[in-house]
Amino acid sequence: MMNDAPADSAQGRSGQEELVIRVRDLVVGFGERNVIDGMDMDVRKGEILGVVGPSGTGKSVSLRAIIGLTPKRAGKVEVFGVDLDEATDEERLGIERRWGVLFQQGALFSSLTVRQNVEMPLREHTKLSPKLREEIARLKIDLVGLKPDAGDRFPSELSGGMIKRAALARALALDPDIVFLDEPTAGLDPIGANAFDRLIMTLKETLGLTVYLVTHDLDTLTTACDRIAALKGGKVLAIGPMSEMVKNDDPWMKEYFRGERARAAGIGATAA
Ligand SMILES: Nc1ncnc2c1ncn2[C@@H]1O[C@H](COP(=O)(O)OP(=O)(O)OP(=O)(O)O)[C@@H](O)[C@H]1O
Repeated sequence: MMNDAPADSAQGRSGQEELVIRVRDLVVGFGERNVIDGMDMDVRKGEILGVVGPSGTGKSVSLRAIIGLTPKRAGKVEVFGVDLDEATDEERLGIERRWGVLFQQGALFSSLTVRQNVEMPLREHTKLSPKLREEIARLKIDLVGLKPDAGDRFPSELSGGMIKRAALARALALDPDIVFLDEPTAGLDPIGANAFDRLIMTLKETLGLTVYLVTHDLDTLTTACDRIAALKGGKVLAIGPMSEMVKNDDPWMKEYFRGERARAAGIGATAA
C-alpha cells in the first residue's frame, strides 16, 4: 500500500519532514459503532493535507477527534510532539492557541458582527485591550480578502463565500501554526471555490501554515493539496501526493480519482 513510512518522533528523524500532528491507532465511535477504527496519520509541517473519503466515513469526526472536540475511545494524538492525553492544562491551552478551526458552514455567531466574531478567540485566549483586539480583527479581515466594511456586517448579511472568509479570519485570529478546515469550499460556486483555494495556498506560503483540509472538492485536491489522505473503513487507506492516488486500485479510489468527475477536473491523465 502507499502509506508513507511513519516517522519515529514528532520532531522527525534527520532527513525526514518535521511532523506537527501524529495520530496512532485512533478509535472514535458512537454507540456500538466505531467510525474511526485504528487510524494512523502524520501531518507534516507546512503542508496542506487534503482528507477525502466516502460520505460518512469519518473525515469530520477525525478532525474533531484530533482537536479534542469529539472524545476518542483509544489511540494517541500528538501535536507539536505533545501527547494531548498527557499534556497539562497549561500545555493543552498553549497548543489550542496554536491552531485555528473553520467548521462546516462557517459556524459564526449570528448575533455578532464579523469583527466581533473574529475578536472572539482573542477575547478568550488573550488579555489584549479592546482597541488592540479590534485592530487585529481588522487586519485578519483584510488578510482574507474582505473589504473593511464587511467587519460591521452580521453573518446573515454575507454571501456564502464571504462567510467562509470571515470564518477563516476568525480561525487566523491567534496567528495559528495549524488550521483545520472542514469542507471550506462546499456550497461555493467554482469561481468562489477556486479563489478560496488560492487564498489558502497564499496563506500557507506567506504564514507557513500547516493545513488539515477535509474536502470533497477535486479541484481543491489538485490545486491546493500537497498530499492527500484517503479514509475508508475507519482507517487511512492511502496517503501521498495526487500522482500516487491516481494509481491506487481500491474501487472507491479508482472511481473517485479516475472516474468521470476526476477526468472532467483534469485528473487521471497521470494514472498508469
Ligand atoms: N455526534 C455524533 N453522534 C453520533 N454519530 C455521529 C456523530 N458525529 C458523527 N457521527 C456519525 O459518524 C459518521 C461519520 O461522520 P462524519 O461527519 O465524520 O463523516 P464525513 O466523512 O465527514 O462525511 P461527509 O463527507 O458526508 O461530510 C456518520 O455516520 C455520522 O452520522
